[in-house]
Amino acid sequence: MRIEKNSELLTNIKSAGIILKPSSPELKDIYLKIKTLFEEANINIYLEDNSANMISLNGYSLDELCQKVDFLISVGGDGTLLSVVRKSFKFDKAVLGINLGTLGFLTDISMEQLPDFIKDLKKGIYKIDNRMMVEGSVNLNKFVAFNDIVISRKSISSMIKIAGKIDGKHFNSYYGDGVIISTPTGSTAYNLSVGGPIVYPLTEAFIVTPVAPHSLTQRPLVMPVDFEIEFKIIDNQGAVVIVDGQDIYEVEQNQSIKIKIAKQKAKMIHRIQRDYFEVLNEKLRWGN
Ligand SMILES: NC(=O)c1ccc[n+]([C@@H]2O[C@H](COP(=O)([O-])OP(=O)(O)OC[C@H]3O[C@@H](n4cnc5c(N)ncnc54)[C@H](O)[C@@H]3O)[C@@H](O)[C@H]2O)c1
Ligand SMILES: Nc1ncnc2c1ncn2[C@@H]1O[C@H](COP(=O)(O)OP(=O)(O)OP(=O)(O)O)[C@@H](O)[C@H]1O
Repeated sequence: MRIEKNSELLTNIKSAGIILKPSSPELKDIYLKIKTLFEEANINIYLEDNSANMISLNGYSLDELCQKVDFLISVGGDGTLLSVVRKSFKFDKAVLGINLGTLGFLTDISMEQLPDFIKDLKKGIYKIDNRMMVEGSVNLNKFVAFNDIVISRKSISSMIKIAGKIDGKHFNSYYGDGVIISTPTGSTAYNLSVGGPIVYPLTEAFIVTPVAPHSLTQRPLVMPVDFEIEFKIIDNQGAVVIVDGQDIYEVEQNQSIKIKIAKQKAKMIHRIQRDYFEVLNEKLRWGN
């Protein structure tokens, strides 16, 4: 089995910050259980303030939390993890995902696995992998995505035309429902649903996949990481740009979205036993 490129492990872990899936006050008991398990292992737990308000406790803003703790813990599904990675990215904190969601493709650890994982964490038996992020800008807004940046039509009744340039030179026009610019991590999300390739998460590349193109010759493109891509909206109705399925920006006709790979990478904490192909097998029901 291929050895993944790890980041350095965390040293002398003293504390972690927890972010809970929003609108889920029923998570209070699970939070208290997680806190007890970590504190029994001498790792102090602090809570993010939106999560704290939700379960009537006190907390810290995400920025304060990132400055205070050694790593972050996302408790929820893939969506919660995506949001935690994106919002904490500038602080370069490793993130562990505890899975309470339905699919749990990105979140590694279940509540049943947590006690053993904490023992391994204390002994340094875990891995941290570095995941590519894409960064984009629209007008004066700058953002990063862990999964994908989607450029989509505003209304379902019409198609959209988008002109693509690489390093300033025209390479393609997309005419259809839109375009997905995905990281290798995001390749198993929206990209997969519209026929894009699965790209091993530590691959150095990004993927540009048309959504319902009105030309049978259009195909997903896998691009090298040093390309800078610009998409200009030709359509007179404008478009929307959706970041990780969660943040939305409006773009007008003739405006452009610029996209490139972020210099820094996101750090994900995994169980040492985690194997990507087993995850594919289990979650996508391959080979069954
Ligand atoms: N038709 C589609 O498949 C479609 C449409 C819109 C958005 N999305 C994806 O949903 C993502 C946001 O996820 P969410 O959980 O916040 O929203 P969500 O709750 O609507 O989840 C969509 C599904 O995608 C799964 N998912 C998310 N990231 C994944 C990944 N990297 N690999 C495999 N599966 C993944 C989630 O577990 C969930 O089952 C977006 O980044 C986009 O890729 C998919
Ligand atoms: N901080 C956040 N900001 C905005 N939306 C969020 C945030 N955290 C989660 N969400 C959204 O809330 C919804 C549910 O969260 P999440 O994905 O964590 O749980 P789930 O749907 O149960 O699990 P999964 O996505 O693994 O199936 C998702 O659509 C996700 O995009």
